[in-house]
Amino acid sequence: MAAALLPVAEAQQRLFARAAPLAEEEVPIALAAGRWAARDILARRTQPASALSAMDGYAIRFADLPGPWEVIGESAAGRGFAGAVALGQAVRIFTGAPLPPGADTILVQEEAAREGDHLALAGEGPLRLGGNVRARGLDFVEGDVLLRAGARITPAALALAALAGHATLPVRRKVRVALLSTGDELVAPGVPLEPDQIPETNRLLLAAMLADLPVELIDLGILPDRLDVLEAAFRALDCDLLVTTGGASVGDHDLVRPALLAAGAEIDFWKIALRPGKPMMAGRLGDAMLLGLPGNPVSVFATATLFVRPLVAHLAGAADPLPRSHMVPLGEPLPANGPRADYLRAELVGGSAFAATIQDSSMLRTLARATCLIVRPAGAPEAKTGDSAEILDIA
Ligand SMILES: Nc1nc2c(c(=O)[nH]1)N[C@H]1C(S)=C(S)[C@@H](COP(=O)(O)OP(=O)(O)OC[C@H]3O[C@@H](n4cnc5c(N)ncnc54)[C@H](O)[C@@H]3O)O[C@H]1N2
Ligand code: MOO
Repeated sequence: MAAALLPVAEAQQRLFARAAPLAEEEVPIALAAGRWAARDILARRTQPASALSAMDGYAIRFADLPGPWEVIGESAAGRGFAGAVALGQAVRIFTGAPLPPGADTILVQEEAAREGDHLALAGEGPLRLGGNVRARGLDFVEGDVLLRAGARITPAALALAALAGHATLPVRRKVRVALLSTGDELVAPGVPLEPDQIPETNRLLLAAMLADLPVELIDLGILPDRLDVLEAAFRALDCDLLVTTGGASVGDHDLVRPALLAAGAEIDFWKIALRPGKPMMAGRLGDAMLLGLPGNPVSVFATATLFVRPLVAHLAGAADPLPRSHMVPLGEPLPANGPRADYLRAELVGGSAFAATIQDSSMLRTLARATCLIVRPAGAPEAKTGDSAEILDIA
């Protein structure tokens, strides 16, 4: 009697519960892009540190409108005006330059007429006190929490942290991910093929799918369907996460599980209520987490989307490691689903999702065309055109 298949969400939570995020390290800020913050990141300074002009023009006192004014000096970014602005006075000012004491508003130069030191209004002028001025602390104030622990260090977050006075950032160390393919039929892409051989694609696919994550890849190559060879490779393992592909099912040549067990691994679970990707296994071998993915390339894509990438993100300290989904209308009806959650290769056309007609887990052409996966929960009833469906964007 077959064991019950594990629901996807439960499998994800079990994976996260099995492994704590990796150790913290402080890295130069330029190297922190794409990592996750290991601690809350606080502002070490106030931005702007003083009121600045948002435009090129003249710093004036709002109360002096409609002018005229005497121009008494200049304030440029990096070189503020030393004095103060008094009744009837103005200071030539440029974008990003400090607002001189006494001034409170910027008259943009397009609305000003200047002759020598004489300045007159030549347009509508600023409509409110503080117009075109960036107040002190507009962006943030010293001590503000700018990024929570577990937040991704996006390009914008990186620039923000630098502006907030950080030269280094606390992150989790990179995840050392070992990739290994199994199968006697597999040869490196481009190598002339004997009958019954095919080009190996799963490591390439996985490496590309991990390229935006903080990983150090360890390529363990293609191994044959031999218990002793696989076991020896597993015993010699030195990584945080081992990802194998192929040999995960129940055939006589599906040796990953027995080889892992022989090498001393604990298998936490095997077989998910998922299509494609059912035979995935997860466990631990010494200090390493392991994910044994099925061999079919589309199963690799699905399990990498749902488990490998999220586990890498979790190990790298992500508070929110799961892929983001959103709802779109279906472009066509879909039949009722069976007991496995189905991730259908689909295209978005005019905002609606259309599933490919043939959903075979070997078909890379269909996968390469797809721009999203439609999530069909286990046991979902028939769906009509226009019904709302959850999708994961993949392109
Ligand atoms: N009797 C049963 N048979 C199968 C079951 C089952 O439950 N009972 N499950 C099926 C499902 S679902 C899947 S998925 C596959 C997965 O099997 P394996 O993980 O053992 O995968 P392999 O047999 O090694 O390979 C499957 C397929 O993929 C090709 N492959 C494998 N590795 C690569 C690679 N690195 N690059 C490119 N292509 C690869 C391989 O040549 C096979 O064609 O099992 C079903 N069977
Ligand atoms: O679940 Mo398998 O991954 O469909 O082909």
